[in-house]
Amino acid sequence: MSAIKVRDLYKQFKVQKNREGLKGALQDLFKREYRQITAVDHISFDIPEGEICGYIGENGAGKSTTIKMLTGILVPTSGELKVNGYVPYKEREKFVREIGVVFGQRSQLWWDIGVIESFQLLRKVYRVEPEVFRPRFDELVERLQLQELLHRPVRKLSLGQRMRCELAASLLHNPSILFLDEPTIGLDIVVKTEIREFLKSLNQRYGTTILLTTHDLQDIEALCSRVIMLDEGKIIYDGGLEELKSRWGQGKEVVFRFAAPVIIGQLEAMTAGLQVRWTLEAGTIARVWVPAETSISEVLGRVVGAASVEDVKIIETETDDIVREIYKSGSSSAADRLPGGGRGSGTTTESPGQEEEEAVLAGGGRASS
Ligand SMILES: Nc1ncnc2c1ncn2[C@@H]1O[C@H](COP(=O)(O)OP(=O)(O)OP(=O)(O)O)[C@@H](O)[C@H]1O
Repeated sequence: MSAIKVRDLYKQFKVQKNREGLKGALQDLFKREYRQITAVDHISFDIPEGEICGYIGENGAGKSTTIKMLTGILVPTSGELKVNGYVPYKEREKFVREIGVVFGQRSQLWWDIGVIESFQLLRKVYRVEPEVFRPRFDELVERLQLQELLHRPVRKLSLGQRMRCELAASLLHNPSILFLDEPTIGLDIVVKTEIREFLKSLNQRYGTTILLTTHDLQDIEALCSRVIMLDEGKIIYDGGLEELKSRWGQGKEVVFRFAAPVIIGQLEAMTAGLQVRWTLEAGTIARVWVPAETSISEVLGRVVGAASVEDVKIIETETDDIVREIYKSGSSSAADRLPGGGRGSGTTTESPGQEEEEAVLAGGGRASS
């Protein structure tokens, strides 16, 4: 069954134009001008129960707007969406008890009270019975190592400590779907790794469906079997991470350390007929560039069969490079499809219209600094 079902989802924001200069400001006072911004542009996808899906794209691609619609914070302009069978913005009270949300840039905890008090308040917001809450709370405290933090006010926590508490807060009511918007932003590598490990085990243990937006491709590599990539509000890729790499990756580099010095001519003879490019680094170390259309195992087989090899290292294509390539091609084709695009240009500045004010799901809802 699909945990998340999205059909032709579309979101436009009405933003006020601010004209330049004093004259412009005076004109704005009497006659406001608005323009429309397309943030999410007719997207469709299904996420089955238990999947961890990465939702990625450049700044302004429409990721957060999608998450906000999926969690009932924003109402779509048009299109259909169902999360756990609910239409999020219509059935919020029941719906929020089945989902967990973490916005890396915003806290759902109350800033000035102890973490444990925030957790108790959330228990009431989500109407979790004490006997159900207690074992869940104990488990999260143990697995996220929160013992030392429980009685500290949230404002006194480091970013990494706060993020561990945010994760626990989002899971206290045992939701079957977890939305994470930049959960590792600003964290050091140790905390990032801990959080990734925790999410992986959560998914394995409880089958929690996770939709994750991130700019950190290590998050995607560590967690996601599937990636949805947005560009200017449109989906430009939806598929497996490996497929993404093989489809867009231009090739791989292999480094060999031979037992005895080699020369370029010798290496080229080994791979005669294959489309590869050799470079000799030192007497015994050589690199070969293998384009995506050439079989890497064929290259390895030939070299290992013809010379004595002491070490082989395959250098993976950086996911960042792949994504950059896709952005480039995605942006150009999107621009072709949409002359003038859904984005604004010119000298006016923009501010959100009043009607786009967002609600908060629960908690302090305080933006972090
Ligand atoms: N409340 C709002 N009012 C008006 N425009 C908005 C509002 N929220 C987002 N936008 C615009 O919609 C577009 C998509 O924004 P969104 O925040 O969804 O992108 P994003 O992919 O999450 O970007 P980032 O990675 O920077 O968080 C942007 O052009 C943004 O300026």
